[in-house]
Amino acid sequence: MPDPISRNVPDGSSKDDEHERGFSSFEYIDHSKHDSEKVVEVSPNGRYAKLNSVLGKGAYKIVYKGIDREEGYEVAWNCFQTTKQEYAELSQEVEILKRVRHPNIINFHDCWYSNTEFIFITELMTSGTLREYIRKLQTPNLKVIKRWCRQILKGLIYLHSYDPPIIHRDIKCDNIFINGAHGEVKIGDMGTAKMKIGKKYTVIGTPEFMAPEMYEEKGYSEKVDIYAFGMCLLEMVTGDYPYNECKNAAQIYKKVSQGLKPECLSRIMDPEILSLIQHCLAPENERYSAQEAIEDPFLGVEPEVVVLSTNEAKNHLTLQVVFKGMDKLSVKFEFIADTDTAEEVVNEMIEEQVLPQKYQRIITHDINRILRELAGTGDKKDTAALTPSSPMMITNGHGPGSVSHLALDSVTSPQLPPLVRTASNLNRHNSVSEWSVEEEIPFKEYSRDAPIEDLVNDTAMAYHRGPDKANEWLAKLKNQDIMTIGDLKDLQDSDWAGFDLTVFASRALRNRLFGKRPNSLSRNSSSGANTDNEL
Ligand SMILES: Nc1ncnc2c1ncn2[C@@H]1O[C@H](COP(=O)(O)OP(=O)(O)OP(=O)(O)O)[C@@H](O)[C@H]1O
Repeated sequence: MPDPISRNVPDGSSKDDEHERGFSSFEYIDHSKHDSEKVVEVSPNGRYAKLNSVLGKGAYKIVYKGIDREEGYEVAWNCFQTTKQEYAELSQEVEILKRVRHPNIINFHDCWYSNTEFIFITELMTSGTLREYIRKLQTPNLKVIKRWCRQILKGLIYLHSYDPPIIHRDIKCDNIFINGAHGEVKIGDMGTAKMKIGKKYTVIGTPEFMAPEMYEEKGYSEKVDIYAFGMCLLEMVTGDYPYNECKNAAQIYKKVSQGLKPECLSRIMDPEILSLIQHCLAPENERYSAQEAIEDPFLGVEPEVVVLSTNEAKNHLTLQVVFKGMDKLSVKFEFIADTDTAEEVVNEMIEEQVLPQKYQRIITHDINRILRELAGTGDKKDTAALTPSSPMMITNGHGPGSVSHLALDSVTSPQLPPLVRTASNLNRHNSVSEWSVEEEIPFKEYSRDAPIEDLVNDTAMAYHRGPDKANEWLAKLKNQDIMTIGDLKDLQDSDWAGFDLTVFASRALRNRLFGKRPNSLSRNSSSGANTDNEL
């Protein structure tokens, strides 16, 4: 792809041009003109057709609307003036770009050279760039910003996971595109991305978003994208272009090389946002990776409790704690309103490390709110949506834009296994129980004289419990003089209740002891004592 070498070198050229270009270059499609749209060119292989509609113009390229005649959908037809020689030099990179496929990266479909132009076909984005959106929304709320950030970072995690990593090198809000209908965000303008083969010395990018090491001829890594992402976040939350106070690229270069951050950074009062930006703008060796950035507390996912179903009497609920935006973690559990309490259920899930402690308050609060609503004492507008036995969603009540200090850092919390779990609790009256873990666990036969350590450690490991948890279970069993597998096998069901183990631990151990797989052994009874040995 074209390599805009020196287009933004800190040579003292006016920065205003850059800004103006960003604001004025976008030309919205006038939909009243759709009838007059017509094909003006066809790709050499006949698959793509260029229409006479301009989607936008940048300093380097003109982007037209196009049509993929094979699939029948619209595409972006990008025209870039360059020499055939330059085009030939890009062939390797183009092959890589064709293989890049990620929901948060604009798809690159095809390219060819024609009449002094490098033409490439990409996915079409319908709602312009993030920068235009920021101006339109006049500082978007934090919920929206978090969603955008997570998507950008997911794209960067993907690019940086290549070996060698793909470095975008020109991440900025102008190069991040939006599909308004679904709030989808995708990284575009991959034209400057290159594989990091050895060290790179080319000065490319946009001065305001360029990490200090990009100005130095010492080579740089994929971390430059994180620096640029930090600047994007700064722009999202302040609405200001970073280093707005500078008149030209040379001034920016001077500030960056002196380690001076953009003035607008001082306007950020929220310590979480500030901390994330600072981790992104830190010197290269201390700077976050894309993965670390997405795990930052500011981007943590807010939990929601969802009612999956209720019985007619609305006293037997199937609830699920979902971590919105994160596919990896969700906790499903049964709740018997007559006997369970939100506090006990949540406490047990925390004790069993199914949920981290820090969500105790928010999830307890959510369950209680659902119970109130079902009992008809809650907020009317939410209760109206409740219909027995049908899936329904009750949100956590943090309105749009609210800054939640209870935000999750979810899947990567060391407390949490990276699994989808389903679980339910047993209240203190043992009226309902059903824990299950969706996982294949290798079973083995334990001899009667084997020490209980074998079983306990295996069980803890199978359920992703740490050694602390295993030791806790061991201590409780040994307190009752249970030393061998034989001792355990001789126990009556009622004996297990005296061990002070949680229902989860008790069931997990017994399932393993008797070689039963949790998936095939869920107990759905909503009443009766805890007399079986299933999980
Ligand atoms: N995939 C796309 N879908 C819809 N519109 C697009 C797409 N790609 C580019 N555009 C429009 O075309 C304009 C010009 O594209 P772009 O900014 O990438 O050009 P450029 O010359 O590479 O500029 P720069 O490198 O400074 O970002 C964009 O501002 C946007 O409005």
